[in-house]
Amino acid sequence: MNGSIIDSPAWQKLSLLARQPYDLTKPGALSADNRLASFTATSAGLRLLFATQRVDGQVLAALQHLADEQNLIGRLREMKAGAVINRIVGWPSENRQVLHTSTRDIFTDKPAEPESASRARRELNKLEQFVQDVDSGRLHGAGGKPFRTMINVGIGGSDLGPRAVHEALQAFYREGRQVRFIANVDPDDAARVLASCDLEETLVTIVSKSGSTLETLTNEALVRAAFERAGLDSSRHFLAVTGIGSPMEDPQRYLRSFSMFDSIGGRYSTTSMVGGVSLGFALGMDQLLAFLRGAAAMDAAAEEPDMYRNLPLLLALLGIWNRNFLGYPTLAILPYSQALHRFPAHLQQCDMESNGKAITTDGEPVNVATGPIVWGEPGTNGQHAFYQLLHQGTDIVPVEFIGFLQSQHQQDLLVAGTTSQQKLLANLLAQAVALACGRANDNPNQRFAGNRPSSILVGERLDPYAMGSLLSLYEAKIVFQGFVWRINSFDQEGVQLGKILATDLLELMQGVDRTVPSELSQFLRELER
Ligand SMILES: O=P(O)(O)OC[C@H]1O[C@H](O)[C@H](O)[C@@H](O)[C@@H]1O
Repeated sequence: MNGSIIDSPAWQKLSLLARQPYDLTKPGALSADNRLASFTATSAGLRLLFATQRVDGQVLAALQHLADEQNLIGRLREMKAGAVINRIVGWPSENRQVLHTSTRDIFTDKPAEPESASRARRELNKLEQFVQDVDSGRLHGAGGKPFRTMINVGIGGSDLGPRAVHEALQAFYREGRQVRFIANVDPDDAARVLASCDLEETLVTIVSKSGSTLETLTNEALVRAAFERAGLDSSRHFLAVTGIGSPMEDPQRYLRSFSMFDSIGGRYSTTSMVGGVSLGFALGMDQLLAFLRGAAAMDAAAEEPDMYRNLPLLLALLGIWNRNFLGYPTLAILPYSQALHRFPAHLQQCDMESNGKAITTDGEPVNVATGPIVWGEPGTNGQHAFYQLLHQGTDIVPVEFIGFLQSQHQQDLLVAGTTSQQKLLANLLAQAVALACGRANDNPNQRFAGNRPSSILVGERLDPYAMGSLLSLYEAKIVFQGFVWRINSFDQEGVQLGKILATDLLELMQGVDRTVPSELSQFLRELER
């Protein structure tokens, strides 16, 4: 890949087209030329309605051309086959493969990277045995009680993705099972969870790829102390999910240990044992496999060259259009599904830790804007919180709505002539149209400028398959965008400096006699004054 992306013919064409983007506010803008029906695409059970984006046929053709000329599909296939793409040429870097898709590439006899796929299958077999041992009572609490609760102790990718999926799929939990999460080093996070658990029937899964994360090791010690205080041998209640060779690889301390691998980044690890152990415990293996099947189906769709058959590619390209050509710095992910209330938080890590970069894979400064600021909350709640800014603020925020035609629990009621699910979906559609079309008014304070772009991702019902499909969709979208920006979406050097300075402060607090940056010691004195 040579030269800068801005020199590419497709990029040049898009720059020209961006001078006069499609006007969503003109009369009939959404219904012209069968737009609402033709600006839709489907992959792996999910459908994208994107007529409310500021695109037309020419822009879409140029976006497809960008994907083709940048060989995005080819580069994704190389990634899945094991290319070492987590690297910065000419500088020390992780130099790793990127193989998170192999954790669900287990339903074919021709996986893209056979060795990694067989490792994934081995871990799943281990997990299946573990779940059977718990279900049968062969494994039980030190006091003899069956295990009914699991506490996941981890942070970042060892918490956000698993937590988002658990919150999304609680409706599918097995009878009597519950999973709780401890992530923050704030002692109240652990205290709150521990107070709600009967430790005699509780498993604790310590999740850390590196096996050295301060918050996770601290919380492990804190939770183990709670078990000891309760007179319970913690080694009979604790599981480990960690990288090969990590400090946590110690069979004496854990009832079972599951492996994850360097080629799987933390923020892309939900379909590995990082999410698998707690999901297998809570959902059972059949539903965990349905989750993996959904992810595998979207992984396959992500290899389709035609963006109308490839939702991850299409969503990635629409995001490039809004970010790089219409110039919008943020992106709101607004799920009209309360069960997805932690999904935006997972995407904050997956997107912003992947694409919050300013150096290309050649070690040169980028010359285009890269990852957007990702945020979001469920609708309809957000409508009563921040939609004022979305409609009438000075900054335009592109929106990705997510909705489902059916509720999970199927407990609904006709009130004033409509069901709650109908009310939910009516609000979703109304918001997309209001943002796009706006509304004129002589009263400037009641005027809606419109031309605020959005897409709507819709599925039948949020079940494990759909959740897997949705998770994979966004992982691939983020990867495609990083390919276009020619950055390394798979390392995270930006989180290191804060950790180093925190370690300096902790040593100061312990009275360790060492030189630290004077501003740190002055700041600490000020804080403790
Ligand atoms: O799983 P661990 O090794 O404990 O790492 C947990 C988290 O630590 C850091 O914050 C990294 O930036 C994240 O990508 C990672 O998920």
